[in-house]
Amino acid sequence: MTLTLASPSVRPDGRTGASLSPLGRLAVALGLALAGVGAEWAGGFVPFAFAAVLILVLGLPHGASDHLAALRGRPWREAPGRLALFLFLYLAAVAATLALWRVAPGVALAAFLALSTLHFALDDVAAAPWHQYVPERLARGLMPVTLPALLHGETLAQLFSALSTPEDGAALARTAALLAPLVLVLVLAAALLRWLRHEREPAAEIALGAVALLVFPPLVGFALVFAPIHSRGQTRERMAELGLPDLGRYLRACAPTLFGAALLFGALGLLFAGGRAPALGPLFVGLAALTVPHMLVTPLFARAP
Ligand SMILES: CC1=C(/C=C/C(C)=C/C=C/C(C)=C/C=O)C(C)(C)CCC1
Repeated sequence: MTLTLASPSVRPDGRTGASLSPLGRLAVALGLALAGVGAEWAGGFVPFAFAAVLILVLGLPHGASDHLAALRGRPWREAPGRLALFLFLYLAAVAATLALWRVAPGVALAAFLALSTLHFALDDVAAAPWHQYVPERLARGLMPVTLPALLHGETLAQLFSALSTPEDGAALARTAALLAPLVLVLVLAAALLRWLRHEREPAAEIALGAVALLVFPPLVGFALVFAPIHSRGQTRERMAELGLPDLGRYLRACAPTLFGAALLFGALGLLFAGGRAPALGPLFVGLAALTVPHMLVTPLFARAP
């Protein structure tokens, strides 16, 4: 996903440049936050639908190019073996995640949250060596899974329980609540350090992201951070890596994966609309399982020669 159609550029600190002005980005963020307020106000199924649409429409495209990243820009005909191995490992990781979730849902959810923390910490401060910006990496990694516990502990525990067991869900939500004050300190330190370096945009991004995660209920807060920060940044980096300078070309290159995803989620949408919705727990587990190879398998191929 990206909020702009202009070509990406890579800044000296390794992050892709935003072609929207900082004020433009702020306006988009405020617009999304207002839409989130509207969704909360409407109540019922609307906040869930808002989070789902934001995560899928704006979030999906950054993972849709995993196979292209694994091929490192080469046409698949030049490296069919590499593509086959990648797809095999990708599907094996999905299957292993689903199997673990079946036998030990609490362990699977805890591992998924830990892996996601690492993923956000490594990717959301792009390209700088991993040991730079350590407080910021910890803050960005831990924010999405801990801050909702401060003001929405009960909802978070319910969501975690739906994905595991009531005991494991409650224990994970308590762990998140224990870590949250420390994460808030890290957020303040990270935003302040960026501000002192006159890097106002990342400072605002961290601070506003933390506010969204504190104020909104967990799913809406997560969608508001995941889509415009993680997904947007990663899509722009992929565009730069693959030499696809505009969003239209990038989306065309990912068309087969996006088409498959559209079919899958369109079918799920129809099931929901027809009142034959699959239980949310298994649906979330399926989505989580799809992100595991994105976090574990793609980096192996995308970084190797
Ligand atoms: C399970 C769960 C949560 C965490 C979701 C995470 C951590 C998703 C990670 C996605 C990734 C890493 C995508 C990669 O592209 C919330 C929203 C805190 C609360 C509701 C239940």
